[in-house]
Amino acid sequence: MPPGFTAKVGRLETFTLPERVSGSVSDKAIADAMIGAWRRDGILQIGMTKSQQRVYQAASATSRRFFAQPHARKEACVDGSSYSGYIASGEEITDGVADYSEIFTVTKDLPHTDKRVAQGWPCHGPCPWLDQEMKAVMNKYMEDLAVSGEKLLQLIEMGLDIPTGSLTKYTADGWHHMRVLRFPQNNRTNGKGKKGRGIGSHTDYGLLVIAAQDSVGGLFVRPPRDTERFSNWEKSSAGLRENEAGWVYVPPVTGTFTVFPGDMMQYMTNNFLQSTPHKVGLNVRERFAFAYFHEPNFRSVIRPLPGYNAGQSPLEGIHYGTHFTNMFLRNYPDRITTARLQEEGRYRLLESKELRDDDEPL
Ligand SMILES: O=C(O)CCC(=O)C(=O)O
Ligand SMILES: [Fe+2]
Repeated sequence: MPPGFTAKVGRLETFTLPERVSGSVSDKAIADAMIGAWRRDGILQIGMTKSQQRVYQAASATSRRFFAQPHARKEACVDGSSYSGYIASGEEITDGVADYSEIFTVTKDLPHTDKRVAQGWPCHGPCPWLDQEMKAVMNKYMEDLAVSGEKLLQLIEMGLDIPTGSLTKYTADGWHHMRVLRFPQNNRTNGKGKKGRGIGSHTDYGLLVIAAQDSVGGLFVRPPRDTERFSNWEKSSAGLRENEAGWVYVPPVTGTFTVFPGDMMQYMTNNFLQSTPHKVGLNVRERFAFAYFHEPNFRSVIRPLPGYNAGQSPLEGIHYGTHFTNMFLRNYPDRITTARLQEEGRYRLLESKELRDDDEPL
């Protein structure tokens, strides 16, 4: 565990995803157990298949190669129309404090000729890869996790006893994205953040987070409690309870991903599955991690799920693209992408019909 933290050491339940979710009795048993684990622990593990281990290893090697580049080379990986690319240590803000994480963010890689980019849709644009090898390896990793993400959603539909497609109807051309992360050793920081803090406590934005970490350790989660409610889409949950008791350390386990729900899952299920608060501490060695986010389509308007509609706020649903954009504006106030979005007055496009898929729920 990172020095300076006191937390219970988690013992996470581990699941094996079926090759295909068919609706079988065994799928239903897995689905129910997963829901139970998230409601109890806020997080669970899934075992990597042999081929996933290879894809993960390749992504890890590429991540290390990227972060080992000279600063100028990394810094050049920025794009003015998307939030893809490099974020230096001390550049990201969580609850007003700089994070020490060094990040490469991957959002949907769209050329300037793409209609959505040409029309100035917020957050849409190319991914400024270091090189073609990085592009190929990271895309492969994300495509692989997208398959696991869909299986997980199908299992959640079974576990929640809701009609097939209630969740997966949102993820056609989903706004899946990823953060490739490096955390400096605790005594080798640039002094811009807070001692020992890697990333402040926060929740993530969409349906599911599928995370992976090396053997160093640094992640903590906050299991759901009825007495604590975070609704990040209404009021920022960043920084909340960061220094209070009640955090659980997530020990690295080779060959597993950890999975937890995001903000949209919490809203749709009316808090039955809560978006899990988590934070990262700096350790005595540098640490590498990935956070993949399995998300709705950018244009989706998210509604409560059948049987989980208790009139939760907001009644009109949540436009995922607006929630995503708000979160990135908040975390990267000084980034060129934020400045351009605001200067060019493109935020208001989020209100336009073209950016909203407002189907009624199933
Ligand atoms: O470093 C980790 O394990 C998690 C990182 C994280 O929470 C994030 O990138 O949103
Ligand atoms: Fe996170």
